[in-house]
Amino acid sequence: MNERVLTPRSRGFLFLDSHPAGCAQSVADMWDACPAPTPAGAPDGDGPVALVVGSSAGYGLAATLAGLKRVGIRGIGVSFEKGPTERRTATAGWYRTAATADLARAAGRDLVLLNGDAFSDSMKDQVADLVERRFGGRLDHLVYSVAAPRRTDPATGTTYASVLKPIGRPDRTKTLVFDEEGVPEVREVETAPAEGDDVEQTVAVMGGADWERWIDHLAARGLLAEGFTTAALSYIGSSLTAAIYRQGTIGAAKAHLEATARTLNERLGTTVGGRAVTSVNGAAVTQSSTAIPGIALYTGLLRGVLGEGLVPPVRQLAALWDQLTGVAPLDLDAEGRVRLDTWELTDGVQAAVAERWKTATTATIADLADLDWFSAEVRRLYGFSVPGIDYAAPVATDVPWPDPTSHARDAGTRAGS
Ligand SMILES: NC(=O)c1ccc[n+]([C@@H]2O[C@H](COP(=O)([O-])OP(=O)(O)OC[C@H]3O[C@@H](n4cnc5c(N)ncnc54)[C@H](O)[C@@H]3O)[C@@H](O)[C@H]2O)c1
Repeated sequence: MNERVLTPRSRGFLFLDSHPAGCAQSVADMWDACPAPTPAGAPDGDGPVALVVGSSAGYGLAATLAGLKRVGIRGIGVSFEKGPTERRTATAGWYRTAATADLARAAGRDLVLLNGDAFSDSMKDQVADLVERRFGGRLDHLVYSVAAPRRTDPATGTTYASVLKPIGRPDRTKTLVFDEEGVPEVREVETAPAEGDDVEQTVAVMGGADWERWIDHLAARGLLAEGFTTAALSYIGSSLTAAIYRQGTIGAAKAHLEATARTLNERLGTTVGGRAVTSVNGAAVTQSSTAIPGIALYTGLLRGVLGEGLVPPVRQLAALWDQLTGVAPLDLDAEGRVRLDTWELTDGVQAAVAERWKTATTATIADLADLDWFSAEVRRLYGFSVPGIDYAAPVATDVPWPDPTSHARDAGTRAGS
C-alpha cells in the first residue's frame, strides 16, 4: 500500500493531487444532503435502469447519487478518470467513483461504474452489452452530464477541441484569482473573440452530437424501454456572464444541445413513447466551471447574496429524477426545458449580484463574496478541506477502480435507501 500524507499543491484552481479519504467523505456528504425518497419514489425491489454519462464529478455525480437514493436506480455510470501512479494520486473522480460504488452496494443497488471515453463507440458497445445481459435489456433513463475539452468523432476520426470565447467581439470581464498564499484578487481579463471554426469545434464537443449518438446506439440495439426518458445538462446563467457563456462559444453548444433535445423528443415520442429534455441547472463550483473567466467571481458573489439559499447540485438532481421517473410531472419552460435554476435567476437575486459585481475590487471582495465557501468548495473538488478528515494522517492512494463484475446482491447487504 502506497501510504502518504497529502498536502494540497495547486496551480490556480487546479490541484496536483487528490485526497482519497476526503473525496470519499465528500461523496458521503452529498449522499446525506440528498433529500430522502418519497414513498412513490422508493422501490423496495429493483429500481429503474439508468445510465449516467459523466458520473464521477459535478452534476453527473449528483445525478448518480440522487438517482440511487431518491428513486433507487440501478445501472451504469461512465466517466473518464486517471488511476494512481508511483508519483501522483489518482484523479479525484477516481476516488469519488470508488466511494459511489460502496454507497450503491450498501444500498443494495446494482451499479456498474466504467472508466473510459464516453465519446467512443467501444464504450457505447460496452454499455449496451451490460444493459442487455445484466439489466434485463431495457434502459429506462439516461442522464448526460459530460464536460470535456476534446472529442474524437468515431464516425470520422476527427478530433474537435472546445474553447471558451465570446462571439463577435472581445469580452472584458472582472475575474477572481487567488495567489499562491490563497490571497484573493479581482482582476480584469480580456478574452479575444472566437475565430476560424472555434464555434463549430466547440459545438462538436459540447453540443448534442454525442448524446444523440448514445440514444441512437441504444435504440438500434432495441434497448430503450417503453416510456424511456433522457435529460442532458445545460446552463443559462446571468447577464453578467452572458458574453462569455450563453452568447459565447459554449452557449452555441448549449443551443445545439437544446435543439438536439427537440429532435430526440420527437423521435422518442413516436418510437418508444419516450421524452428527451435539457435540464437547465444553477451555477455550481466544479472543475469545469472554474475554468470559465468570470464564473468564479460570479459564483462567489452569488453565494454571498444567497448564503445557504444556493441550491446544491444533489438537491437539484433529486428534483430532476422525480420528473424523469414520473414521481412529479415534467415541468417545462416555453422552450421545453426543465428549469432547476430559478432560484439563481430571480430578478432580486440577479440585481443584488450585479450591484456587488459593480463594486467588487481586491479591497472589497471579502465583504461582497463568500470567499471562504468558494475556496473550500474548490479544495473539496480534490478532497481537501472536507470536514472530519485528518489531513495529518497518511492515506493509501492506490484505491482500486470498482470491479465491474461484482454484483451488489453478491455482497448480501441490503441497507435500503
Ligand atoms: N458547473 C456548473 O455551474 C453547471 C451549471 C449548469 C449546468 N452544468 C452542466 O453540467 C454538465 C457537467 O458539468 P460539470 O460542471 O458537472 O463538470 P465536471 O467537470 O464536474 O464533470 C464532468 C464529468 O464528465 C466526465 N468526462 C469528461 N470527459 C469524458 C469522456 N470523454 N468520457 C467520459 N466521461 C467524461 C468526467 O469524468 C466527469 O465525470 C455540463 O453539461 C455543464 O454545462 C454545469
